[in-house]
Amino acid sequence: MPTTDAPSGAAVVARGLRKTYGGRDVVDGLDLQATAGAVTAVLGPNGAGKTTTVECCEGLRTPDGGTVRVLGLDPVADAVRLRPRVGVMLQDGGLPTGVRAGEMLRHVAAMYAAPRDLGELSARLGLDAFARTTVRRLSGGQRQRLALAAAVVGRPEVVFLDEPSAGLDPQSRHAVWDLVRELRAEGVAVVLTTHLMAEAEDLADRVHVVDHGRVIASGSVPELVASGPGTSPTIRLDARPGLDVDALQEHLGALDGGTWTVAEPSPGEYTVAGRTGPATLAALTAWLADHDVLARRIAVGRRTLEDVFLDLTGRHLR
Ligand SMILES: Nc1ncnc2c1ncn2[C@@H]1O[C@H](COP(=O)(O)OP(=O)(O)OP(=O)(O)O)[C@@H](O)[C@H]1O
Repeated sequence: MPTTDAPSGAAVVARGLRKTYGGRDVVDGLDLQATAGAVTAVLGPNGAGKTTTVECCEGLRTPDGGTVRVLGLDPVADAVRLRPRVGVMLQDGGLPTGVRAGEMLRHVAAMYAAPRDLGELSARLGLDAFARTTVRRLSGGQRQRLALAAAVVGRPEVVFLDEPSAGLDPQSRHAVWDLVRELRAEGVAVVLTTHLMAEAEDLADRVHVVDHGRVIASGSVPELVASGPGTSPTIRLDARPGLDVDALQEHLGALDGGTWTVAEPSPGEYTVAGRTGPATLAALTAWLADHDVLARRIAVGRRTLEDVFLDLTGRHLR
């Protein structure tokens, strides 16, 4: 029986979660909720505390404070009861390395009362081609797909996927995304961490943005995109790398006295955010002409989840 007053449909609830390493709170009073029949994405910069949080929810780490309930149970104290109901895909795969891939999956499936059809699961994740290969000899992407299959083969009610498509080729990524959508349609609560904004935009019903061990924003993707200071369209500019972004920022500010943020998130790719209007493009192209810069592409578009993420967490490296 449930041992907590979790809201109905809330399959995972963390309240005030805290985890400390070496006197540092790497998870610092974090609140998170994931519901059945929905995909909940946890986004955050490197080291933000995502894996630590998810592993506390999986019962693999013991929190130093706060509470976690999964299907109404304590993931550490009630680990045995939760095991058949929860699927876990760890970031490093966490698979035994000495067995053949196919044998491993059959062995995992045999532990559950009503496992998925192994033939169907293997075919859709392309596992047949390497079923007779030992896990240690699999490529990174093959291991990822095997780890995903092992996480879902027992028809769990809750699935934790830590960066499920990291390092996968586009074909595999789409196969993983299709499976995640199917899990949601079956009523599974899917919690995934990811660095791929497209993955979160495509799949997530709800996003939690984590930084410094806390949730700093939550909502659906449309809610997050509509929030925050810069709701006007962002201009994306491709041109030669190393343009003087401060000078361009100042030039645009002189246009309307507004605040502009010009950044070069990757070499030669710029974003220009502010109160974008028709005159902005004219001012931008005039500045480019003055500096003898031929743009390869100028596009005006809505804010994306990546814009929101960078606004919230900053542009410095972690
Ligand atoms: N067992 C541990 N001992 C000491 N420090 C740890 C331990 N596990 C995690 N940390 C630290 O906790 C912080 C959060 O790590 P965590 O793996 O949760 O981050 P993350 O958000 O998943 O990062 P990434 O996106 O890089 O996977 C990091 O600074 C990490 O070094």
